Amino acid sequence: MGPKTIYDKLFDRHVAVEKDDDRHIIHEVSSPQAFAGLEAQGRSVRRPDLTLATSDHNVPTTPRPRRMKEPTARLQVQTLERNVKAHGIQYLGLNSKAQGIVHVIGPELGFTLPGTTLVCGDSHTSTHGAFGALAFGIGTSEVEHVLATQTVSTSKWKNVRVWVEGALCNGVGSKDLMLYIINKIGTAGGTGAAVEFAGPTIESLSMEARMSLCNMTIEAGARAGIIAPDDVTFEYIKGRPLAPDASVWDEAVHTWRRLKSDPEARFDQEIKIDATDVTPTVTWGTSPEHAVHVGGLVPHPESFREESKQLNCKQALQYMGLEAGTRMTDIPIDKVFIGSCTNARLEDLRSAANILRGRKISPNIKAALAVPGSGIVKQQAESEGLDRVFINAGFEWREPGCSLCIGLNEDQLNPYERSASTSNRNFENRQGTAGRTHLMSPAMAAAAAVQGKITDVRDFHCEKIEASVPLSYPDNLDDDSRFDEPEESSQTSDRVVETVNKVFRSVEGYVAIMDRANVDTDCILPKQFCTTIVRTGLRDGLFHNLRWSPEGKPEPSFVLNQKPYDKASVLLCTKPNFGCGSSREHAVWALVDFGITCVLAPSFADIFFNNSFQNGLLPGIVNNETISAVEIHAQAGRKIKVDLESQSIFDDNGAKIGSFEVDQHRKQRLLEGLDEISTALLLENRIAQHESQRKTKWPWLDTCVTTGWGKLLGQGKSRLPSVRQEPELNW
Ligand SMILES: CC(C)[C@H](C(=O)O)[C@@H](O)C(=O)O
Ligand code: SF4
Repeated sequence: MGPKTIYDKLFDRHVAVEKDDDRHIIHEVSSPQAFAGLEAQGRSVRRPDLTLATSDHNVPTTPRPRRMKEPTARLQVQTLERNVKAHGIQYLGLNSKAQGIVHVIGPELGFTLPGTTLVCGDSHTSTHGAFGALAFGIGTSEVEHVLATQTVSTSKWKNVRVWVEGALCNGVGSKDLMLYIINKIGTAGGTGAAVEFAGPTIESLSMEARMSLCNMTIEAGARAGIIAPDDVTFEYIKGRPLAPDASVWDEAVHTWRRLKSDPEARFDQEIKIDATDVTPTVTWGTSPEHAVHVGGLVPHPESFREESKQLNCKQALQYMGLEAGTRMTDIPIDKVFIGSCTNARLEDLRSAANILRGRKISPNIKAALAVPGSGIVKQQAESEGLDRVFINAGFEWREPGCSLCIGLNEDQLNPYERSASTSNRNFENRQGTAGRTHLMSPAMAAAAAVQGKITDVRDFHCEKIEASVPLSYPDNLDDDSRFDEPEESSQTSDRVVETVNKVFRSVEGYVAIMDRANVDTDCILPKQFCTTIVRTGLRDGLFHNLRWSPEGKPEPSFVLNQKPYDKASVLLCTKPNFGCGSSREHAVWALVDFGITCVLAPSFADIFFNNSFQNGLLPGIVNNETISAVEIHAQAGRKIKVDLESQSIFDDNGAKIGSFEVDQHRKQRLLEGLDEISTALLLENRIAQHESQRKTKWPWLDTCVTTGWGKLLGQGKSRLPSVRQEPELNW
């Protein structure tokens, strides 16, 4: 046994049959089809006690209405409520004061712990890695797998370490650091890897800053971000409602302290960052890697060496309505959003409030939203008077939820509006059709609100006011009064059994070409189509914003609107990193629903790649030679045949024109259409044995959740410990 990285250790301690899972968080968008699948097979949730649910993505952030207006979003929330009730899962719904964004509530309740595995049908699950947990986003099929088996099937990833040294300058925070890192390594830089953040700078960061950093590792394409737990971590966790209590605390900390990479451990890649080089950083384009120093200029396409990046830059400038060479600080802003799972925690709100105190937002700003990440964050911010600071400056102070980060509710950008946003994705149409997003830190967004344009926060003089009020926990956590009773609806098919085709052997048909790098899942299927509880009916949503004009007319220049490609069954993406961003399996369902069962590309983002195999869609990895050969046939409107068994591509005369790569294990699964859940369930004895061993080894793991909820729900007033003062333990 040689030296190991923290990721190796986390991986090894969780291998049961495939990979056991300690914690599972679910939300309304990625879980309905998973529960429907489970029920269709007559299966139950294996560990409801280790599952936590909330509604966050599509909920209104205006004062909570009794009834959500938008019917499909309402049905999603109602479906989750029905499912949690049926399976006995703890749910923080719209009426709960502890409701909030999945990645905010997990850590703040102490549900997220070092050494655990934690999964969620959401790409930003990487956030929880800040605690030394192995936390990663999964698709809906995998959510079903976890619900049924409390295991998840995963291969071993690469080890990458980002080592950060030097002090961050005034006005620079972990958001700037992460945008800087993504700009350096690119949105595919971490593909297939667990990225460990280490070094003196990381050790000096607060837990909230560490969470923002790990949150955005998915934007660098990584499967997970990890930070070794230390005293900062333990102090944050101690006394949280679902954390180990005093009787097992020392034992837990003793175990957690060993969770770090051995000094001699080898990494597949090491990246060194000097934190003193990092300045306030802002994005100019449509990918998180399109980031630049706030004092910099919008880049020229020619400044990129690679041809795919030049093209990407041109497309981004056009979408963003920006001229190369424009000073970043000359870019006017229409709307400001301080929120999301990246930057809607207390420290984020405090740092924005420090800028806003005694100032007003510019009259140019059409709307400025402050959306706390959870009810607990909101209540604490209010007790510190931060709500007054935001409101006096001209901000709207909202209820918790994902809000303008994804625009699944009414919080959206109108076409061509430009936002200063503390969220994590600046993809085309992300915050609203034709909306333009500039990502930045909370302090920078506040400064942009005041100036009405992108501004260097360091030009602002402000007094940093430290929080003095201890964190308090809301009364009446129990969410007994459910949001609304499910009603009869046209989309009642959560009861309908949808058969998922898991088999792929070969496909014959026309090939549509896409000439874009980093095609994200927001582009493949925009968010408005994700408020569904079924897997079908998504074909019209496929590439919606490229395919249809704002008036709903087909865009004649888009390939899927041209004959014969409107009948394409293969998509050839000539540039890398297809399917990056969100974990929405809806993107794969939309492709399949359209009739595309094979995507060929030089590389794929990991979660999309996994989701494809779950739905009988082949993601074939092709080299330049094969791309050119397939392109010729595609352009000539000739059919090709993609054959999985031989990993070959043939023309319409049966002559081989290329080949593709595919992992052998997954290939077999596709050829046979294996139901992985049944296979895993056959190993019940091993799963049970592993669970019982774990109980003996880490006695706090399961019990702290059960007793924690028991205490919380049975107890009237409880208090969260202060992160700055001695924790109070009277929950
Ligand atoms: C809806 C959900 C599946 C998605 C994700 O995985 O990230 C969302 O949170 C997002 O940010 O796009
Ligand atoms: S990225 Fe946005 S939409 Fe996704 S979980 Fe975070 S806040 Fe919600």
